[in-house]
Amino acid sequence: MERQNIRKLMRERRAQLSEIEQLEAAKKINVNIFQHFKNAKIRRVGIYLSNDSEIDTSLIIEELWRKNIKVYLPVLHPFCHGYLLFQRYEKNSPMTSNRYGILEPKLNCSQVCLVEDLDVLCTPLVAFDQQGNRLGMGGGYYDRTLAKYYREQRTKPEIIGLAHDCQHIDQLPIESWDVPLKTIVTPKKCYLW
Ligand SMILES: Nc1nc2c(c(=O)[nH]1)N(C=O)[C@@H](CNc1ccc(C(=O)N[C@@H](CCC(=O)O)C(=O)O)cc1)CN2
Ligand SMILES: Nc1ncnc2c1ncn2[C@@H]1O[C@H](COP(=O)(O)OP(=O)(O)OP(=O)(O)O)[C@@H](O)[C@H]1O
Repeated sequence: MERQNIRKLMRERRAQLSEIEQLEAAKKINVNIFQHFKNAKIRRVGIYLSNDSEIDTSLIIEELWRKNIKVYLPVLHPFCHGYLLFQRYEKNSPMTSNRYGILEPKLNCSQVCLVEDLDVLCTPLVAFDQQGNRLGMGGGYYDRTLAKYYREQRTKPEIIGLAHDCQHIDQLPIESWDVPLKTIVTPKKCYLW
């Protein structure tokens, strides 16, 4: 199947989850992600605000704030088209809607964190496969932004895909620019490669 068809199918699949299923999934992934962090010293986490029936990250964000871990959200880069910046997100951060209708912090350069200074970066995804390959919304934003870190085989940040279990498929057709994930956390499981 073509990537575009898989994207459509998997977006439809997660869109069919009921409100109750979404809530249960959010509670379970929250437990699994903090179980995965266990005693690791984590100071800064990049994550995203859920959109398009993605697994709800709000419980995770609340818990990070409660633990005094700094939270960063993706902001579409104003000049480098197709790239993301990660900006601090606090309860009272001024927000704006981006071109996809997703809320992001209003750009403030003093609050931007370099990707290599994040301890963990949780990425959204539309589908993942048995090998940890990831398919996103099709903008190439994460692949572009993370290409350099992948090429240099950096260990920081730890990149963790967050997904519903129904986003798992056997095999994705991969492209040269795809950045495979070493960790994917779902409500049921923590996949490690
Ligand atoms: N919650 C969340 N935030 C995110 C992302 C994401 O996937 N999820 N992104 C991850 O990169 C970036 C934004 N990228 C996006 C790229 C495309 C569309 C989108 O909705 N595109 C088309 C449909 C795509 C298709 O079917 O081919 C649309 O406008 O309907 C949304 C976000 C940054 N923030
Ligand atoms: N490292 C890169 N350098 C240049 N172009 C890239 C890079 N990564 C991806 N792209 C381009 O981005 C477009 C979308 O890629 P792809 O379909 O893999 O996105 P995606 O993984 O679904 O999205 P995302 O990473 O935002 O979640 C492709 O046309 C591809 O050429």
